[in-house]
Amino acid sequence: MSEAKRGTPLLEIRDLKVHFPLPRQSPLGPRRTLRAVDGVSLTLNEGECLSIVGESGCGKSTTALTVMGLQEPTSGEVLYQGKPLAGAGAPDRKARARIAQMVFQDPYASLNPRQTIGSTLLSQLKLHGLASGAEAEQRVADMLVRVGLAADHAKRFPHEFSGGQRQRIGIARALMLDPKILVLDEPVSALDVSIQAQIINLLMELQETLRLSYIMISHDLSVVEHVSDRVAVMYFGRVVEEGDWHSVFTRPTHPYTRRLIGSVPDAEAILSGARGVPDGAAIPAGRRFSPEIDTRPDPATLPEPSALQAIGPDHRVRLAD
Ligand SMILES: Nc1ncnc2c1ncn2[C@@H]1O[C@H](COP(=O)(O)OP(=O)(O)OP(=O)(O)O)[C@@H](O)[C@H]1O
Repeated sequence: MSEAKRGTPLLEIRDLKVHFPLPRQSPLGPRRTLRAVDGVSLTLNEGECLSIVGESGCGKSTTALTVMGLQEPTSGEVLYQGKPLAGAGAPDRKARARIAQMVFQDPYASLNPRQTIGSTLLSQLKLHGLASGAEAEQRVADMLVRVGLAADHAKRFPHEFSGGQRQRIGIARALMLDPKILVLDEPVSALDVSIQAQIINLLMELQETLRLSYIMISHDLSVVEHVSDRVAVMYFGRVVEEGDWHSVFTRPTHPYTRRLIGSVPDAEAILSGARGVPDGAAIPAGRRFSPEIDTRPDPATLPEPSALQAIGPDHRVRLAD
């Protein structure tokens, strides 16, 4: 992304740790903890998309859930506009819901099958006392149109929609409270490739018009390439490399980032620098990161996380470990 587009820091994650106690019978021995997130520091700037990538179990979701207030941090800070968003001093659930919302991989699983789409969206407004009666119904209708559906879809039930339409509903629901941040957890991985492009373009258009900031979790290089401004590579709970996506992906420096990109067939051909997807085009399929999964190191032998070192204008890497 150009320097000109980059906004001011909106969300700052500082030295975040989320450690889970391991069961007594764990191979790592009793009284050990699993360091799901282990000293993560990241900044999300206003209006940008920061993608978090890394193999399964590296701590992407735990980081995202902590930002959403759905997971208590062991230590560290998550600050929104300089004030706590998670952990001690965080606002209550309702206030947080108006700052950050989540879009899930499988919207169907998170939609109540017995509720019409209209009442699902209305319940958000009612719960927060934001609108009622005809005004609330109008806001629901406007939102459905905004995400590419029709106002009268409000009367239908989740099973009456296709996968892509359901994801549009998931996005509509996330936007009802006018949040500033969306956490996108693999937002298109459950969709056909032809539909993926439409949802990606919708997300990018909404980002621009509503000045949203995104944190996206993805296992797909093509998706990350099309949507991200910046990228963070996580490995066993730590960020090993982060910065401008183009710099990180075309000059991967940490051995793990190299492995991750090396695991995608034709990665070099994909890294064209294009943002968005032309209408009617599909996101190339089969571009998922698929590194061999490493064995989690024994936390007792891990050194404390070292600081990232700048190797470019917006490119930092962990050199020591
Ligand atoms: N509530 C929990 N209790 C114990 N361990 C947990 C808990 N939540 C996550 N973990 C563990 O923390 C580690 C990180 O999990 P996390 O879901 O954050 O990884 P991830 O990178 O999002 O993986 P994936 O890509 O598969 O979703 C994993 O080893 C996971 O088993």
